[in-house]
Amino acid sequence: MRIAVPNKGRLHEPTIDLLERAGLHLENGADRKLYADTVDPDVSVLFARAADIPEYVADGAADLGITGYDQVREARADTVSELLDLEFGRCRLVLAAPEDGDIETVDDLAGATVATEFPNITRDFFAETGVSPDIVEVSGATELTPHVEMADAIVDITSTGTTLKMNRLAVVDEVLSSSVRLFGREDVLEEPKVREVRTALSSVIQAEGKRYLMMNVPEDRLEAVRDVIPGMGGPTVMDVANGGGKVAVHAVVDERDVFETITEVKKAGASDILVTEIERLVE
Ligand SMILES: Nc1ncnc2c1ncn2[C@@H]1O[C@H](COP(=O)(O)OP(=O)(O)OP(=O)(O)O)[C@@H](O)[C@H]1O
Ligand SMILES: O=P(O)(O)OC[C@H]1O[C@H](OP(=O)(O)OP(=O)(O)O)[C@H](O)[C@@H]1O
Ligand SMILES: [Mg+2]
Repeated sequence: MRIAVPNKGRLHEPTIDLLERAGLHLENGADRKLYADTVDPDVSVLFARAADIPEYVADGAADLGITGYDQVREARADTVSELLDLEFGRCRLVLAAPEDGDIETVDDLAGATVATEFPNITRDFFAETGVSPDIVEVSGATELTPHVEMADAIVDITSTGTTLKMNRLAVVDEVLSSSVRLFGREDVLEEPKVREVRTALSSVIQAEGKRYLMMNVPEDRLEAVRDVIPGMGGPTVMDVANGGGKVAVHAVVDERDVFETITEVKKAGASDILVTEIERLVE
């Protein structure tokens, strides 16, 4: 089974990092090579451009792919299905025009020219609006095109908004919201190895917003502590050797609830409280 992953650009490192955290360690020099093995003899990795990955999966060069949802949509690879939102590489594709110009709504684009690296998505977007500007495909630095009279507006990626601002462009409309996805060719979705990979990646994402809490609790305070622990199922309660009437309580808690939970369990009688990160969580 082969997974296609971005070979460079901003998605390369976080993708490799996710595979590593999921236990799919890369072997045999992942550097500058087209392929790498993983610790699982049945899983290898193919490095490809983010934009080419959906095509590679659709054509069978790889079985699974990891790239932005924008790329999957742009490739119109209709024999692939999404398996998991990997929750990084979040960005929006927006229609943007010069701040001080006269394009304020989509309707102002009748007869205009729109430059983009995403002509298919852009065409689909305008097909729904009933306005049909000329679409010019560019392969980068799209934000410059309105300033060199190549285009009146652009459809491009934004996340922090810095690049648009630097180029004195304002958002006219949102076209698509994207994040990185795991997807696969439809004929491999039921394979056990595909499910294994999905579970491994999912376990990392599940664990990301969670913390593991451990504490000691006098037995007669156990109910009070149990009452204030939020989150997944009940806490695990264990005897402590020579605990002198104390038990150990372990629980998985949402990261955002940790601060309040510590205050509450302490009030309820817990002591020796430890908080740790969780690497993976398989439900
Ligand atoms: N500013 C951003 N914030 C968040 N995600 C982004 C941003 N820019 C791009 N992405 C996501 O990363 C994907 C790949 O972008 P990246 O810039 O790494 O590659 P690229 O420019 O297509 O690569 P190449 O260098 O091969 O041309 C995009 O399709 C999108 O899903
Ligand atoms: O809203 P912002 O945070 O400013 O991000 C938006 C920019 O990020 C991407 O470019 P990238 O940095 O990947 O450079 P590239 O043009 O070389 O792909 C995208 O093409 C935008 O230009
Ligand atoms: Mg880029």
